[in-house]
Amino acid sequence: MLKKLLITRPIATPVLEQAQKTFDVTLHEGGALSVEQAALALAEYDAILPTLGDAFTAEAFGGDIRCKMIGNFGVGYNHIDADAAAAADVIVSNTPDVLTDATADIALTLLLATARRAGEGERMVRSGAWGGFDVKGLLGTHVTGKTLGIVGMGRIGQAIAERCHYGFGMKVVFHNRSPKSTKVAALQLDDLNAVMTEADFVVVATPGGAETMKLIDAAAIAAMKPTGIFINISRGEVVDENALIDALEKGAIAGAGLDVYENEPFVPERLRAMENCVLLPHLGSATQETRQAMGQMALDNIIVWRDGGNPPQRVN
Ligand SMILES: O=CC(=O)O
Repeated sequence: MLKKLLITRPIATPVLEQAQKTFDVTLHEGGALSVEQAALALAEYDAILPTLGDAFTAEAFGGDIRCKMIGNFGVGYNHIDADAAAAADVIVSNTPDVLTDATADIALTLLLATARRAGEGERMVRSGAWGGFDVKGLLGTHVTGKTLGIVGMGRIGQAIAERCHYGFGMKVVFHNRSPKSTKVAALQLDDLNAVMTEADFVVVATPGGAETMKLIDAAAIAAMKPTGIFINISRGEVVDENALIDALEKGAIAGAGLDVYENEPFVPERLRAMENCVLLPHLGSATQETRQAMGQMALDNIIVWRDGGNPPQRVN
């Protein structure tokens, strides 16, 4: 008998077809799973391939559990309580590495778009308000030679540092919980707020979850230069979103480029109203190649589990 696998979103067709040949697949097409739906899924399926937004909280693991394997689609798994899963004998895996380049590229997209006011310019052209080449219009800030501050120097942080250092001659300072040696010349500072103070551009690239919840608080934002630009490509919950909005409204910092939000897909109106913010809909890993590779990696981990092995990207 084939094992029962729930896939919670439509994934790349070749991966879905392989899954359908290997498992008794149910494809959930109704969007993110609520806690109740996650609990039902844990009771009904042998394995689950979920993603961001599916609420596998401690509460979801509180009832009857048939599931033995959750192969998460995504490197971040803060939507899954991995400790509660382990206590319930459920293995959790994720999809690191395959999305490093795509996510670093989105950080660069936001960095350049905020520095060079590309969002404002694009809106001006589309609205028909552009009056021609303007010597003093929409002047942004230079990126080349500036200082980049990275919060969280994991795989993605390092890929961002390399792009900025080799591509734009930027000086790199960073904060990381543990000591980190990097391929690119970069200075680790123990004090988070020292990174915030020194950087012209701050990029947040930490994992989400309890340990980094609101790591970037009002004091950290207040430490930034008034000309500083803040970029977040990690998880919205790492930042005190209200404090960030207050700082932007007061002009305490110059701009923000965000790919993630505290309560996705909700994006506060105050943020949407600001011209100096570039706002993307969580596109970090959104290339065809990357999303297919993520699906494949999630499925491969589930297949290893089905065959009695230890999934290579196991996180709990
Ligand atoms: O944000 C996307 C991911 O964690 O893979």
